[in-house]
Amino acid sequence: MGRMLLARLADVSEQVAATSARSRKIAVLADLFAATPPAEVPLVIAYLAGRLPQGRIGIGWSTLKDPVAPAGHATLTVAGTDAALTALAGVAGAGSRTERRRLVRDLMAAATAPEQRFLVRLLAGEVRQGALDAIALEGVAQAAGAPPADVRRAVMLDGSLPRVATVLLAEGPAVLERFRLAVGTPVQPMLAHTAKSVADALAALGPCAVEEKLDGIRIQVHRSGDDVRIYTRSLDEITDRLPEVRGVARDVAGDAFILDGEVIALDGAGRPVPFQETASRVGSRVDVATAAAARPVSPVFFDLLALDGRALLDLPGHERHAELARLVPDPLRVRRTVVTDPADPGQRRAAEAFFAGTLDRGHEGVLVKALDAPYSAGRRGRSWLKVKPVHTLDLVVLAAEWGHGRRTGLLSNLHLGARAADGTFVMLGKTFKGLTDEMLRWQTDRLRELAVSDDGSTVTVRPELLVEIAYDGLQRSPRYPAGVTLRFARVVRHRPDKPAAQADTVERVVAGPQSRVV
Ligand SMILES: Nc1ncnc2c1ncn2[C@@H]1O[C@H](COP(=O)(O)OP(=O)(O)OP(=O)(O)O)[C@@H](O)[C@H]1O
Repeated sequence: MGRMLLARLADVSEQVAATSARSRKIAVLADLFAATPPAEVPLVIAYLAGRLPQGRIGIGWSTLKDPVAPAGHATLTVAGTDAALTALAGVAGAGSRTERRRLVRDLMAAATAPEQRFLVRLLAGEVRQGALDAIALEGVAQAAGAPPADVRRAVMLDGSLPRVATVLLAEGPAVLERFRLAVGTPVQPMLAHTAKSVADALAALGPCAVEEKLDGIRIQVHRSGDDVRIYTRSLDEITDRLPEVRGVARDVAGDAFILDGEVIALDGAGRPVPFQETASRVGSRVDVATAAAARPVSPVFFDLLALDGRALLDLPGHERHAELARLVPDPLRVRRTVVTDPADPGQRRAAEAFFAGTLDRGHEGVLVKALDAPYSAGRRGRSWLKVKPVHTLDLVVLAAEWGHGRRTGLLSNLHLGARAADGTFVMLGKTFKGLTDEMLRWQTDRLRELAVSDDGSTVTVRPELLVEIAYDGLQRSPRYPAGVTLRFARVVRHRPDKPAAQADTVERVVAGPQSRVV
């Protein structure tokens, strides 16, 4: 198996985008993976989904737009492209702009016309195959002759499709046996759907638990003997940033376990502080001791995924919770109430009262969880439903306008996009409301890092930063591509912890709880 040519990948990327038939996409990808040297599989998966392993490489749109005569023959390999991008990312210091321009030109000159198109889209952040990873998984399964469900399970236990795909394609389906739940290997967390009300959630789920929805950061805490490791929802390790959580995990009277929960900063009265403060505490790597003293955080656990060498994922929720309750003492466990019979008016009232009480205590809503449901790692399961009084959307910042007056020098008015089926983003409106001075400063720094162009009034960015938006409904507007825009959109907070691929979709906005167009 020779090295994979970039031309092949560019062609497949176009074919996948061009067809809406899922089975066709999978077949095209299966052919590609069957021809990919296993070591290059992670790169191929990343490029197809529009991710650069180097992260940001700091080249602007103007550099990418430089016309360079394309090569006549396809010789550029995927591995060669990666090496060129690594070199680009490493350029620093005086003259780096010129040097970067030169390297981009060299790369473009080695590329054929279709490869150039692909590279420009990849580097500008325009390759956005939102659902690509799910389809890539099926493509890999087909190429390896393995049942997709087995591959999915391995990925959810290992946390990494590229890693599973590499060994699967190299060694064959028998290797899937090797992926077992392991302390120290993070699992993709289970996510929730939305319900309009507690009553709807009870009706949909039957016997269930109603839990506080804490407005913090999702964490997964692994312990094996004295070794404690903490991971985010995107499976990044953040053990060193949360010494107090490590301490709590060490004190738990158990030896080997994986806990799922939320970390949150509470004030003296036990009420949550604004989300931004928890997020910046969890996000800060420098001088952790000072940050921890100034803004201590506490973990609150709501699930137990493994205990003493047993995987608990397939147990019904109430059994996992019973194990959790034995392992973790009360204040470290999420508050909840159980509804065994949703037809019983008394229990329904108790659930509503719990929801109201949770909001009174300053939390953002509740999660309603079916008692009999297993833990569907990595999925937005139908058995967890979240209910919040204010409906919000998670949208992607596509661009931002420089502010005026008090906001001069700050990026203010945000252009907001929802996810479309083809992985691109559709602009739904703009807002500069709800932003505090601190949020303005923070977003200006972050958006500058993501900038691809600046015409002096508007900065276009790579579509990577999510913002949570509250709004009062939809309004017809021929100026926006979906024909509607958001009424009174305002920023609730930034969501740097949530990947852009999980932004709300246009369909959901248009069909959602506030879809009535006025
Ligand atoms: N009791 C709880 N059970 C499960 N998740 C909880 C709980 N309390 C807070 N959460 C948080 O809520 C999230 C579940 O909502 P969802 O899966 O929709 O993710 P999300 O998009 O981050 O939600 P949102 O944007 O509403 O915060 C979890 O990822 C977790 O961080």
